[in-house]
Amino acid sequence: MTNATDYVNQIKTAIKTRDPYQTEFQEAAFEVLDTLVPVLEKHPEYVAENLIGRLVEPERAIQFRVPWQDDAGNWQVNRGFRVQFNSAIGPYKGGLRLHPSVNLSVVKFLGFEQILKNSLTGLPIGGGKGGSDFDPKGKSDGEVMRFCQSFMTELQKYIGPDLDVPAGDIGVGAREIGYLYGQYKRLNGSQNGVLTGKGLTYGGSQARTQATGFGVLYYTEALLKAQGDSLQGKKIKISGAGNVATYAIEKATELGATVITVSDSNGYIYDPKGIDFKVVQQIKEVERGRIKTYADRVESAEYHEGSVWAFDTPYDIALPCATQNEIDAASAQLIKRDGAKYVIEGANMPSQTEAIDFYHANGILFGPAKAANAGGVAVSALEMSQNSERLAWSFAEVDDKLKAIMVNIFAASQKAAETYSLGKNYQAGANIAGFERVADAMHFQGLV
Ligand SMILES: NC(=O)C1=CN([C@@H]2O[C@H](COP(=O)(O)OP(=O)(O)OC[C@H]3O[C@@H](n4cnc5c(N)ncnc54)[C@H](O)[C@@H]3O)[C@@H](O)[C@H]2O)C=CC1
Ligand SMILES: O=C(O)CCC(=O)C(=O)O
Repeated sequence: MTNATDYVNQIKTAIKTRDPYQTEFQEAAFEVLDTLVPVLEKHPEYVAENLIGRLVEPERAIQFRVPWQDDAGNWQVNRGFRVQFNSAIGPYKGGLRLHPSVNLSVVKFLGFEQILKNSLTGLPIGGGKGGSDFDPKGKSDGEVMRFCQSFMTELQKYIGPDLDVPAGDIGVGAREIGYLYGQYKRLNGSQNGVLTGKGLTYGGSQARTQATGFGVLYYTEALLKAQGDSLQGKKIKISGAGNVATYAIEKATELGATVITVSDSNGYIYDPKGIDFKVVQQIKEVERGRIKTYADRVESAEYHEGSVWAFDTPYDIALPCATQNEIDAASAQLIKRDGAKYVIEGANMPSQTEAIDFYHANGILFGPAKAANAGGVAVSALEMSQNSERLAWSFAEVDDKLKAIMVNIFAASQKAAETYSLGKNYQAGANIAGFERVADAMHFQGLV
């Protein structure tokens, strides 16, 4: 029989041969596959059943045309995607991204990550992701609404409360979810379990808005505690200024740390007194403006063009919360230069493979995205439960459950790392703990 290492190498070659241009998907898949070798050695039946070959192939990938009319009367067309990656442990679950960089490779990388992330939550949700290359930046509310209505007119054929439940991601917040749900309801009647991240007046859950950012800090707190350390008095650099970044700042500050930066794709704010999440919220959620304007409102703050990681100042914890591949090997060296001891990922795959290798080689403890940012999808699953029950839980009830889930995710990753003698490699630990549940379900469901 093929040994586990040869088997994984064969799968990697097959992925490269089949989809040579899907670089983001390759990066996400290879990062996971390399860490699964010891599990495959323990479970030769997974090799015999070609379980990994099936895992890396989406159950379904849908691509569709999204025609819409702009304010000037021009007829526009974008590309829509939904990748229904794996339903072994529950309905497909994962967000929708609206950003010009969205293509099949990006949606597949995000969908693949979602399989193991969702498994780590311990809740019955499979992996999926979707989106479009539509750019909401600079568009009017009317244009965004017409786009969302057209997108949902096609997507509604493929989703349902027990089949596939999309939510938000980059470029998709409360406004877009509202328009998407309105159109779904118009076509199918009221079934509010079909989307999560909804407004509180029509089936949304308390704390979903805050969940990803709060969850990142609950995970960070657990990881630090395991080192005999705490967030009290720590200095944190955050990249991004969107949903995840905003509520990570709120919780970090509440837990006694000082967040000294936020950024967008143009530049970053440095505020040695600590970033005020309410100002970020006002600029990004209400005004949909650039982070630059933070410096006009807060006296202690400075704005600089360029990358937040290049900025030379000592700090303890890096929380990348913007987008994929923002930290390359050179940026990882700058993180070390500034003395940071922890990198915990709020965004999906912000660290390139070489950066992760650098963290491990230089004693920087690393919390991977699929574990650290799982709080958003976890509360989405709690929203699905509330919708099924036709009940609405309090903020404190949801927040308590979120915290327990994040602490469990860290504990499961730590335990898997220990079981396979991987020390403090919480990246491998998360991959293994997430994989074990999905693999077991796939094994018992036969050749599907
Ligand atoms: N919203 C959620 O519940 C979850 C989001 N994530 C991930 O977190 C990350 C951020 O998502 P959200 O905050 O929801 O999106 P968002 O749309 O609210 O904000 C995205 C932020 O990233 C910044 N950004 C985008 N490209 C950038 C670049 N090249 N350089 C610097 N900044 C850049 C934007 O300016 C914005 O501040 C993404 O990777 C997303 O997949 C992960 C789990 C759940
Ligand atoms: O809440 C959800 O279903 C989506 C969350 C998401 O897209 C993510 O975890 O990256």
